[in-house]
Amino acid sequence: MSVNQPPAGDAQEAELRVLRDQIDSVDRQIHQLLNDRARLAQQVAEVKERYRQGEETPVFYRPEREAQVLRAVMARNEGPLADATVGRLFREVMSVCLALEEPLKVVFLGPEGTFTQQAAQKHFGQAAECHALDSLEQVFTAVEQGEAHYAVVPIESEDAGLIRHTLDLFRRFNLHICGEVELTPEAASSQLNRCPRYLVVGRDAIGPSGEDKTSLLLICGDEPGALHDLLAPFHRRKISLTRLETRSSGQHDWKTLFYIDFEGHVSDDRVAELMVELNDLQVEVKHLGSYPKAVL
Ligand SMILES: O=C(O)C(=O)C[C@]1(C(=O)O)C=C[C@@H](O)C=C1
Repeated sequence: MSVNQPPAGDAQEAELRVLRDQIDSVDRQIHQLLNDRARLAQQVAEVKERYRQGEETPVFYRPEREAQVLRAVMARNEGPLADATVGRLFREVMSVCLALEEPLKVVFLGPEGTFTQQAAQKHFGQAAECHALDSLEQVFTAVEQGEAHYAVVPIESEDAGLIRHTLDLFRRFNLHICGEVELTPEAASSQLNRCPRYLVVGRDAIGPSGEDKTSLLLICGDEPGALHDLLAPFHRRKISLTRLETRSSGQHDWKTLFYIDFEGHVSDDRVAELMVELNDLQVEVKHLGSYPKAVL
């Protein structure tokens, strides 16, 4: 090494110092902006409090708005961070902002460490308190009775028995689906054939986010052609189903239960007309919810 050149270590340190000073400066700005955002969320909470109806606690969690924020974040992303990465970061930012408004309590079927818990944390972020309960029945009851704000329940997995139970509980409880969560194959381990999917369940109906899904339960007898009659109104309106599950009952009070998912929100004219037509058929129709399509 020539005597006139500084040792490589010093040169590297000097270059790193310049970049790290810039990182410190950016961090200060991010930090300030995060707290600016958090203060705005607190003001949002005050507005929700001010317009509360009587004794009802205001609804702080707004999944349709969260979906819009995350979609906008991902659409404007120019990298080098991946769309999904910035989506996850903003997921956490909103999670802590919401926790300042009201810490969310979310329940799921235990034990701890299952895919369902991963799904709950993915959907609500790390600031939500997620609690494992011993049965799906307890999970639905906790939300219905207001002991928890939301539940995350499996709707597609390897375990068909679990799904049948979920559908049965949807029928019995008057709760609304307010979101869906998909776990990627990497998150769910590659041994599974299809990605597990979960639904978020709450007490309130959700407004449109612009890209929504609707889920229905249709319950009918075992007359031949029942499925054909049910599907005709969808077909006429060119509404394509994203999911159709059929369960035959082991019980006396219903014969066949169809769980149907399709794109659109119940406030869309097309879907509202569909609902009117379905209600004219000889079937029990239960609107389980219209909710934002999974973003992350
Ligand atoms: O827009 C709202 O209603 C908010 O409460 C703010 C906010 C956010 O941090 O952007 C937080 C929680 C809601 O679930 C949705 C969005």
